[in-house]
Amino acid sequence: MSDTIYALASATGRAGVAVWRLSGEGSGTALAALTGKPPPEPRKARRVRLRDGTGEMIDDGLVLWFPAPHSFTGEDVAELHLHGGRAVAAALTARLGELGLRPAEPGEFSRRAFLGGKLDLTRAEAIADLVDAETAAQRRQALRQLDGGLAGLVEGWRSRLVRAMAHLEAVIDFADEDIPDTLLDQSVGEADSLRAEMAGHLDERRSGERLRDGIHIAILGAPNAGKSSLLNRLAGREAAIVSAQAGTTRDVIEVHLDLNGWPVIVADTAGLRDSACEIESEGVRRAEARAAGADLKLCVFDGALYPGLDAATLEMIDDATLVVLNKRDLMTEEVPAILMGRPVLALSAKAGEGMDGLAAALAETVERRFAVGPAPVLTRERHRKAVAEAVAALGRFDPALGVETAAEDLRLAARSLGRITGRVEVDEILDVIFHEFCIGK
Ligand SMILES: Nc1nc2c(ncn2[C@@H]2O[C@H](COP(=O)(O)OP(=O)(O)OP(=O)(O)O)[C@@H](O)[C@H]2O)c(=O)[nH]1
Ligand SMILES: [K+]
Ligand SMILES: [Mg+2]
Repeated sequence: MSDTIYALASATGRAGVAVWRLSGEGSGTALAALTGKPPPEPRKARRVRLRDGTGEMIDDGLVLWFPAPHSFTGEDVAELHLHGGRAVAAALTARLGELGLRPAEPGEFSRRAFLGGKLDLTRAEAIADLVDAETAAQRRQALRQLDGGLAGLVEGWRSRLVRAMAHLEAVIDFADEDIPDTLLDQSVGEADSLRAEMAGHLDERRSGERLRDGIHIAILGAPNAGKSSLLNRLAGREAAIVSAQAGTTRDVIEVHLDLNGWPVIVADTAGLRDSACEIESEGVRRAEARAAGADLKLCVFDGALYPGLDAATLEMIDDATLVVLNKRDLMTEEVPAILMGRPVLALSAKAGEGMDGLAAALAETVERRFAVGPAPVLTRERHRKAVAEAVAALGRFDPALGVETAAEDLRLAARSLGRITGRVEVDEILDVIFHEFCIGK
């Protein structure tokens, strides 16, 4: 018998209502001991008084009873809706301890749900993502995954692989039996199309992961171009120090924004220049590292110096760059429409002019580059690695080089995919053989 665990399911601290969850075989006994009554009718709230071991009242609240297997974890689960006060929590946890329950480890309810076959790993991850979701787009993505979008996609691929494996195994194991010759061709065709489909999901921009973790935008430019002024405008607060002294910013300063539902992390960086100062040089090194790891770059030029353009900043421009010409208020020249083949956003960070245009351009760029359609996407590095492994295994697949090795490649591909949902490999191949071909006794 596994431990019976409990945890506060709602956030800690004072609250009108706090929800406690109990899971395990001892939940029903604990509930009865707390309430002095047998557990209520399943899934129906009942108002009760909860008491400690001496009969003193702990609280007056609602309890719900979810007997196994129809619960979140698949075990007996009880839910207590009590007042969210520290003294109530202290009295309840003391009593639960006396009754032999222990506090749950982080993620233990979901872990039990997974082990109990209630959730696959992608759905368990989706719960964590939904709890962490800060923007609407993140919430939608987590809900799609929780709904089984990703699990369905991966399981669909895997069951096709298992079928292809079964066809090959049939060729190997039952060579003397009556098996159609076309089986080998079928498995080759299926492996090819599966590989193409899976490779199509290995989106190099990692949109699903970006949406989960946030899109990294680096602000880059020469000292005094107005990078920190721009960051502060985007943040709507004085996040970074602004001064007329070149080389003000050294450390990378991050600001988290919600850009039309997209989680965005904007980083202000040190002005790019060769400096004799050790600290400033380190700042420039960090700026360059940020530039290299950024999903998008904002290259900022000092409009007061235009048509002069900083060479180090020009070098940073690529197709993931938005070009900003700052200090428009000081410009004497006409604003160019295009620089280095990129459209120019002219603005004044100091005066706050042209910021709407920048916000719109950023939102549009993020939407265009990272948009996640209704189709399920890979949302974690672990998913992407597993699919990449499966694609690699299918890339090696060639029955002409030996049916046994080819079968092994399919098996490796299926195992990689199985790791995504956490599905344990059972002997499904024989199942397919026996069910589809009726071979064997
Ligand atoms: N006139 C004008 N001045 C600006 C504008 N934006 C920034 N400045 C001024 O330019 C100077 C430098 O601004 P910062 O934001 O510190 O520039 P920075 O690029 O972060 O500079 P470093 O951190 O030193 O690399 C400050 O005096 C700002 O007030 C602008 O749009 N117009
Ligand atoms: K400065
Ligand atoms: Mg700065």
